Amino acid sequence: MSKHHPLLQAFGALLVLDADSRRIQAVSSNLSSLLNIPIPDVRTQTLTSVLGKRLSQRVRYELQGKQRLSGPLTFKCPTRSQRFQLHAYRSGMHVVIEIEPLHTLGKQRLLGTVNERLMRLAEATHQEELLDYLVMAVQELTGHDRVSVCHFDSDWHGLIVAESLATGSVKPGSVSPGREVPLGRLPALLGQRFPAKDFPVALRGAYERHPVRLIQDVAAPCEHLLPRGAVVDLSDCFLRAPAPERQQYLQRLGVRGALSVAMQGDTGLWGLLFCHSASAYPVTPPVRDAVRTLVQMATQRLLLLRARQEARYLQRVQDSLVLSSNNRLKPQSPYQLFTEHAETWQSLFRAHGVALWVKGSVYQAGNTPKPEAISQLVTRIEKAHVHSGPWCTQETAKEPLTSSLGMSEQSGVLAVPLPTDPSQRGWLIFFRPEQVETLYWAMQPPSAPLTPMMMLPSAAWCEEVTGKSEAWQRVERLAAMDLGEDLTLAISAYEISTLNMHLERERKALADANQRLEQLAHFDPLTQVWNRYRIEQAIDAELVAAKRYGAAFALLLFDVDHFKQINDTLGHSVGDDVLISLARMVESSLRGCDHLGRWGGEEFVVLATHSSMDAAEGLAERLRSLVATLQVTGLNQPMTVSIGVAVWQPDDSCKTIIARADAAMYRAKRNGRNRVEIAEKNVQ
Ligand SMILES: Nc1nc2c(ncn2[C@@H]2O[C@H](COP(=O)(O)OP(=O)(O)OP(=O)(O)O)[C@@H](O)[C@H]2O)c(=O)[nH]1
Repeated sequence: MSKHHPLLQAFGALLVLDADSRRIQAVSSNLSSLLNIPIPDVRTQTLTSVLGKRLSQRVRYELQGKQRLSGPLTFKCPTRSQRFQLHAYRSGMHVVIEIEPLHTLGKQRLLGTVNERLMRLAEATHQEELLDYLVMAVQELTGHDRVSVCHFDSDWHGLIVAESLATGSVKPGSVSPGREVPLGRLPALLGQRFPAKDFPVALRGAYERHPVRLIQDVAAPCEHLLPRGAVVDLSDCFLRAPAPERQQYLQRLGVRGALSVAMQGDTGLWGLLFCHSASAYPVTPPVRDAVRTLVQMATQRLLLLRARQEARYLQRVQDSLVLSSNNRLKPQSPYQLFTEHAETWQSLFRAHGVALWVKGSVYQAGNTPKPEAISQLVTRIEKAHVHSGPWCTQETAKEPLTSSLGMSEQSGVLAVPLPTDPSQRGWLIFFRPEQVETLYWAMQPPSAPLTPMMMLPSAAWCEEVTGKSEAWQRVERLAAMDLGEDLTLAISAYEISTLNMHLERERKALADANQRLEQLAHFDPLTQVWNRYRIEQAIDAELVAAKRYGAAFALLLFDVDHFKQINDTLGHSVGDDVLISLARMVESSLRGCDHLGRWGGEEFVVLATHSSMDAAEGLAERLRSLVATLQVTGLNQPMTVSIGVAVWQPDDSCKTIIARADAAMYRAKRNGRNRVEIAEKNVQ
């Protein structure tokens, strides 16, 4: 409808005033007859001269600083014993006043009826029950031939989800007692669809701004504004005449009287309530307002019921989450997670199959495509769908990403990314089968050409929709996100625990290797006493301490006598045993602060800390006689050692003190073996 459409429906009259609500700028051509007052020259009139002083003042007072009156005003026309209802609002630089005749008859009863209906609506626990009751209550209230609720899907196609048809001439609660309702004059529309093009954006926008639209008679001649040519925006006006295309549309539907009320959802129009009559059908302002109240209440209740249902569903999904279950302390592998939860996930997401793709491994349950197809799908989605939300389709055969993947048994796919590893996300994928659906289009379907047959309002077109699965609901996609996040955390927890296990194993292996290395670096592999490198380190440390604190120490270098003979006669392994037994015996007889090391071959060194010459000689003698008592299996002769003893001198180095001990030891050999010799202070 044009913004400045000057035509008005004749069931009320209209006044256009200046911004001060004083001077009249235009009136509808029927104002004079409706109020029964002569209005000779519109331009010379004021609001006071038409509505009287008191009412005009009240309108001005209540409209001060406001866009519209907070509620309708009623007044009695002085020239007729008729009551009227008045609406006033600002439109641009004008104030518009709409006046409708009021039938107070039955008002009390109407209030009671509406209250009772409101209470029943507030008690409804299911959407169907609520909408069935709403259409029935509205039908009883207005008496229209057909009252229907049309719900919009995500493509703005409308589906008639509830309907009440007139079944009797006069019903209890009807506000039009005695009026004969023409039965069966309009066909039932329940279950039928209206294409989105029947509800263009402009029409939906108009419903969002002005939820109530009353057309008492589509075919009635229209009133116009006087003086002709007045330019006023009447798009907010109850009385504005329907646009020609709307008129034609209603006529094609066989509708002559119509009242429609928007059902405003939280994210746009949820739907519309239509009251249709095959003949012209007056609706009084109180009834119209009552219908609006009922629809508003029902819509609120509907949203509440839906929110509750969604909350219950989300709670069920929450309860199924891995991390909220008892297993959260024990990380599970993706395979374990999948086998444990796949069945629950399928039922929560009404899927006939589910697959989990993690790092190239595919786990499947129920009816799913082949693993190769799933892997290919993942590669394609990964490329095409970079954001973090789920990806879904209802029509795999038509969707470019899936059409060539051979998913004949899966029409619906909902894929949830699992960013366990940002470079290669995992995917949880649900599959739904085809759901063949028969759509009944009330007029012609959006795709089909218009045929003459379709012009008949009663002929519903039947269209079979194939290749589509049930739609993935918004709440299901939200729940899928929750599940995806949970699964990502669970899989990451498992990966971290596996990594930790590997790390712990490797740490232990490293510690063992270090220990082995330390053993090799510092110990003689045969006798397990310190090796030459380690004993030299110890001598160096002792030299430093001796120099700093003057703490003398002694070095005993000893060599097994005639060891070659033992080897030659009894074999090397007995020789080895002798060396092992000797080292063990000597080591166990030393003080804790003394150390034994193998110097090489059958030569050993004892580092005796805090030792004087006498003490060192005494130790050497003790060791010499102890060794003579050593028993080794296979050795049937006593074994002896020759020992050279050197005590630290202030100018000693490791090399010199060893050399002195060595010289003493060779002296002991020369002097007959099995004896102790003390080193000279200086070695030449
Ligand atoms: N079984 C065994 N023999 C070793 C080992 N290291 C050195 N020998 C042997 O020890 C023998 C040392 O012989 P010699 O240096 O001639 O000295 P000896 O026979 O003990 O004679 P004196 O020292 O003069 O009493 C050699 O035959 C070496 O091969 C070892 O780890 N195991």
